[in-house]
Amino acid sequence: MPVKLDNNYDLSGYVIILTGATDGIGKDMARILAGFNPKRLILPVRNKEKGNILLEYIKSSNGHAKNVEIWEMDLADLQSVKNFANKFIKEVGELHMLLNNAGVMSSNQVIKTKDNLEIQFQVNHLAPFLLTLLLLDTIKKSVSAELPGKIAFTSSSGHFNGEIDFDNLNLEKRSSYWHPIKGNYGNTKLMNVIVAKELSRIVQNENIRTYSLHPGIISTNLNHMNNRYTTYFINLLIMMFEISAEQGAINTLYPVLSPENKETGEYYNEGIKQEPNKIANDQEVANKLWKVSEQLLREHGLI
Ligand SMILES: NC(=O)c1ccc[n+]([C@@H]2O[C@H](COP(=O)([O-])OP(=O)(O)OC[C@H]3O[C@@H](n4cnc5c(N)ncnc54)[C@H](O)[C@@H]3O)[C@@H](O)[C@H]2O)c1
Repeated sequence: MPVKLDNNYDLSGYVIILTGATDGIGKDMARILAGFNPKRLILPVRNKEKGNILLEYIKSSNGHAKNVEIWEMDLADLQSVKNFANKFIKEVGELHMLLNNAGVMSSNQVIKTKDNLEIQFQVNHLAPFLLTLLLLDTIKKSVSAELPGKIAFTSSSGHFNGEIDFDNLNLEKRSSYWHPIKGNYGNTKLMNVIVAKELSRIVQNENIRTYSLHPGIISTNLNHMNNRYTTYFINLLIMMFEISAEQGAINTLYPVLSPENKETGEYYNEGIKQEPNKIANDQEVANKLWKVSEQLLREHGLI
């Protein structure tokens, strides 16, 4: 049975940031969240025009767009993430829910970002990690037992195929990049699970809960960078397991919004808690990933 959301969540005290809201699962997440009347729902997007279309979509779907704001941020540009965080801290200054949902999949080609990092490593892991670090103090001072903070990472069941090779985070050494799910996508989705878990340990005394989430298999734009072989494989998965984008959004929001769920640091498969890849339980890997990620951000002058 698919999980369901109650109709009566009260988000009126919540300032929320949701990334990746212009398309796919994020678009429905934004619409659903807006319907629960949050204090402010801030949607950072790359393309403001697409952001305005999103705003119209939310308005026409449920008429609840008055507290929804479109801001700009490109996760493939780390300075843009820092600029967004600085502006947010200055102009808003409170945050209760950070939903790191944006993601990319590039299984057949190595695409480098402006920061000269492999695109999946940056967009799926390093940039949301940076955003989370930059906003953590703001979250800490905004939350309370009555209004607990929530930090979520949209991961994937593809994380089960992931590994953490510290000598090849940027895919510089791999000679064959081709694999539908064993490439850096699965690795970076495993990083999401590790970061959510490690973060839960770091903020354990702070009224903040963390989550990593597999939404289900949904036909979205995610596949657009892949070649036709990978597309064929992914279409097969979609044919076998597809759920709607709306159900994907519900699966992603359910563990985060449900007041009865007091767990933190856990991985959820379509809304239900599941034991993740056992690499996610390796404290040494978690410590090293955290350190290496911070070091990279330091080298880029961002923290
Ligand atoms: N679709 C699936 O079957 C599936 C399965 C498991 C996990 N996921 C995860 O769900 C999340 C959402 O994916 P989706 O399926 O909705 O894909 P999608 O491609 O339809 O949407 C991705 C969103 O991320 C945004 N994004 C991409 N690059 C960005 C950048 N550089 N800066 C800012 N935003 C950027 C896009 O604009 C878009 O809004 C991803 O993290 C993905 O890994 C999807």
